[in-house]
Amino acid sequence: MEKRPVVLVVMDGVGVSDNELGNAVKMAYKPNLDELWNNCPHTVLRAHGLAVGLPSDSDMGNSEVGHNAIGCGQIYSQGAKLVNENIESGAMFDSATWKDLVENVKANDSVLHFLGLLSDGNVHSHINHLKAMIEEAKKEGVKKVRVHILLDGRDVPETSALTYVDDIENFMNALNDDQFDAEIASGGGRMQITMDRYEANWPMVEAGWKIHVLGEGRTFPSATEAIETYRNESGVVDQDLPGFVIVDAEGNPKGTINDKDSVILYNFRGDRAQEISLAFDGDETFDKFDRVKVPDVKFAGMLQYDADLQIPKHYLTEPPKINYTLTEQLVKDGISEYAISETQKYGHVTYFWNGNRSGKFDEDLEVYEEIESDVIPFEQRPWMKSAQITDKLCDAIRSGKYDFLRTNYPNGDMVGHTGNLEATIIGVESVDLALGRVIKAVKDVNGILMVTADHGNADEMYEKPKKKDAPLKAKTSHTLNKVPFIIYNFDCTLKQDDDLGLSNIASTVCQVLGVKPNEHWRESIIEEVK
Ligand SMILES: O=C(O)[C@H](O)COP(=O)(O)O
Ligand SMILES: [Mn+2]
Ligand SMILES: [Mn+2]
Repeated sequence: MEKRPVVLVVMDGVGVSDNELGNAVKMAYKPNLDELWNNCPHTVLRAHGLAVGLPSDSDMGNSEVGHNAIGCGQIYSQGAKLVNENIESGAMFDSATWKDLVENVKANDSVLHFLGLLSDGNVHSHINHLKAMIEEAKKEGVKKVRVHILLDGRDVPETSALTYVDDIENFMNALNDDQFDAEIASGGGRMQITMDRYEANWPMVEAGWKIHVLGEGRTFPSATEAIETYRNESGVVDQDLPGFVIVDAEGNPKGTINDKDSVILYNFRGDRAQEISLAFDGDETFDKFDRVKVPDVKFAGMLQYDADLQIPKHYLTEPPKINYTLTEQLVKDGISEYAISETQKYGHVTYFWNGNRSGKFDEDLEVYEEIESDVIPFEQRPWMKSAQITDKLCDAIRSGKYDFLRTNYPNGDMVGHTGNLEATIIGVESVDLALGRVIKAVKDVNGILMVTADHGNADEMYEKPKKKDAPLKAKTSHTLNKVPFIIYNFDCTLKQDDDLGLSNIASTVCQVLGVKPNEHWRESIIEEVK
């Protein structure tokens, strides 16, 4: 049988919805995608909630769970669910790590710090996990807790930070007494400090270190004042709010991080948690920025974010052990693979794809390429690096060296997160332009192309109005919509079942490559090969 290369394109954040209002996917001029949709076998897949291992169907999908599901052909209980279970069963508080961190602050009369994203977005963290830990800390005799908050507005409404600040402050105030003192110590927008990913922008992490650890930055008497002041000064939305340090009446920071303290990073998702973890956990060889002072603390993550690299060394919840991944299976069959994206999504097609492993399964059979992302607000460059990714991908397709090639175009998602409708339309159009070139390359080698997405985002750029005629508000988060799955240059029919999801893709890839899918995977999407 003729060996035909198979190319899989993930259009990050490009969901399917009939909704017209603020649907940047529908509004975009996208002749290539339209032609594929109109003339090729296609279906839609579930990319949120239970279909990707999240606690419920009200949880939107995200890149981590989406790429995990595509890349492993199965549905694993994901961090959000595992942490819930770990707290509900009490196992987290029986763990050696929790006990060690609590004992440390009790023995030294020192401070227990919590650092993480403050929202109920359930993509990187959940405020309920934070509350459960603070409550338990008090129960176990911890005297002083300081919380370092990262403001969201990206997985939750754009300017919702005060809702969560009020919530956690009310919660802590109700616990505070002459034996227990819990307060917010520092914070800032998640796209300004601390939560960089894939080493795109280490200075963001350095800025967070200064704010949380050293207590250096603009000072305010409260988080609410910080947020309101910044909003009034620049109209900036939550994810972009600059860092702030909370000080007492004398102007002293309320919670710098010092020797003998314990620190819990309560985000469960790994991509944006790894760099700050390394800053706390890394030894003297850490050289990403000058930490000035490296407090001798006990540090733990909510999960272990990379089990191979052991980041971080200590953690509260076992991450899902994702086995039988597509890559592992393909290299066993001698299939050569090529993966490419730009920095912002590079780890998505490698680390997330391979079940949160940053290494390769087979050095000889796998080639990974990264195009450096811009470090600017993406609404200013909505085309991002789509052209550069496409240059390389088309060369790789035509080279004849690879049997299976994959990429992620970030535009629908990264520009979608800015809440800027016009820019997001251009983002989707850039992906379409790229797709046109990929189709041509695939055609030239008589390959097979699959086009899909990991979750929606660009398909809803306005929050659903709460009341009729209420003013429209930009929506920055993902959606609950299904995603497209299209197959080009492969004569077949596709299943149309409502319960098909991203975890059905791995078997489909194997089927078109002509190799046996792993027995643990969900079935192929193909109904009949013609
Ligand atoms: O980290 C982010 O940018 C958002 O919280 C989720 O987006 P992603 O899941 O598409 O990366
Ligand atoms: Mn994504
Ligand atoms: Mn996203």
